[in-house]
Amino acid sequence: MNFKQYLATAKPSGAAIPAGLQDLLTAVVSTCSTLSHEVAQGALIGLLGSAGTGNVQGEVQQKLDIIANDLLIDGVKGCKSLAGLASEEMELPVPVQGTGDYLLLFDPLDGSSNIDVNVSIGTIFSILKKQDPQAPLQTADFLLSGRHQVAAGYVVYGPQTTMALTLGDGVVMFTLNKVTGEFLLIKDAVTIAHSTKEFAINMSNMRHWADPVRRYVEECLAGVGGTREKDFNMRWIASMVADVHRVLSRGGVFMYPWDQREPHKPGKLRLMYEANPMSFLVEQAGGASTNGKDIIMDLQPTDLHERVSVMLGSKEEIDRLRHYHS
Ligand SMILES: O=P(O)(O)OC[C@H]1O[C@](O)(COP(=O)(O)O)[C@@H](O)[C@@H]1O
Ligand SMILES: [Mg+2]
Ligand SMILES: [Mg+2]
Repeated sequence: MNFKQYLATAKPSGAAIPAGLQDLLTAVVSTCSTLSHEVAQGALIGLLGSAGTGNVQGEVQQKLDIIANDLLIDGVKGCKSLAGLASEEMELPVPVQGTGDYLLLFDPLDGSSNIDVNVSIGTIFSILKKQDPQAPLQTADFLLSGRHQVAAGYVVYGPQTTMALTLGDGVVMFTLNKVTGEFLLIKDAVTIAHSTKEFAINMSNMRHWADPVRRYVEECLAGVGGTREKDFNMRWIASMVADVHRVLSRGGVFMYPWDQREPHKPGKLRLMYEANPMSFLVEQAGGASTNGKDIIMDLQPTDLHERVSVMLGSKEEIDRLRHYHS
């Protein structure tokens, strides 16, 4: 089944997907298909390297960060149901129709440090229901908890281009057929096993972590002879999109926790563009996510670009991490 057929026939939570949401999802996904093609060309079309600019977060922008951002804006600007959009790369939201049912948020290119070394990268998106569709767009309209998402997903540009999507009733995956340009359904009812023997964290930050995270990882490293009584494997791709794709595909736990390098910052990852959409997917696949204390999807944002500590994946591990933080 291709993505168009899926949208036309799926009944998440028993109801057909509203036409405006179908239209918006089609525009996002078809832009990601174009982006997949661009990513694959890489150096051949001059896509690699730094753009020589900084984004709103003070991070160096890669050329592809900007290209992906522009392509997505262009791709959705004709959507009649889209009031406005916000991107990790831009300080302020961009009005699309100004009014309308939906708000789109995205990390246009996740895993920027992997672009130039030909390692998996991706696009992450989140769609919120606008509280008052008729009222003119304001930044405050975007400041809704993850529970207000009506759809979320990512597209990972790896050896295959694969999309994971939730509409609030489970998770489905599609892979791009690069010959026809269609996304085809490869998995429905994606689930994350409750227990795991695999964790993902940037170990080079170990000396900066808070005690509960250090304890958790030390216990994993102690293996079969330690309190966990099993050997753990570790992976770190440094593209959240690819690390979370592995968690959705074979279980595991992914962590980018608060650390002491910048103690005033709650974390590195962004709540609205990374943590909320990924938490929605993980919850819908039977996993869990936390910032240590609270469930990420329940956090009330106060800033469009706010950061958050993230731990997500197999439920038993997230319960353990929450317990260590309590
Ligand atoms: O290099 P580090 O500190 O391990 O960070 C890796 C993390 O940074 C990110 O790349 C940040 O995303 P962006 O590329 O969108 O800025 C995450 O995808 C990833 O988990
Ligand atoms: Mg990112
Ligand atoms: Mg990014």
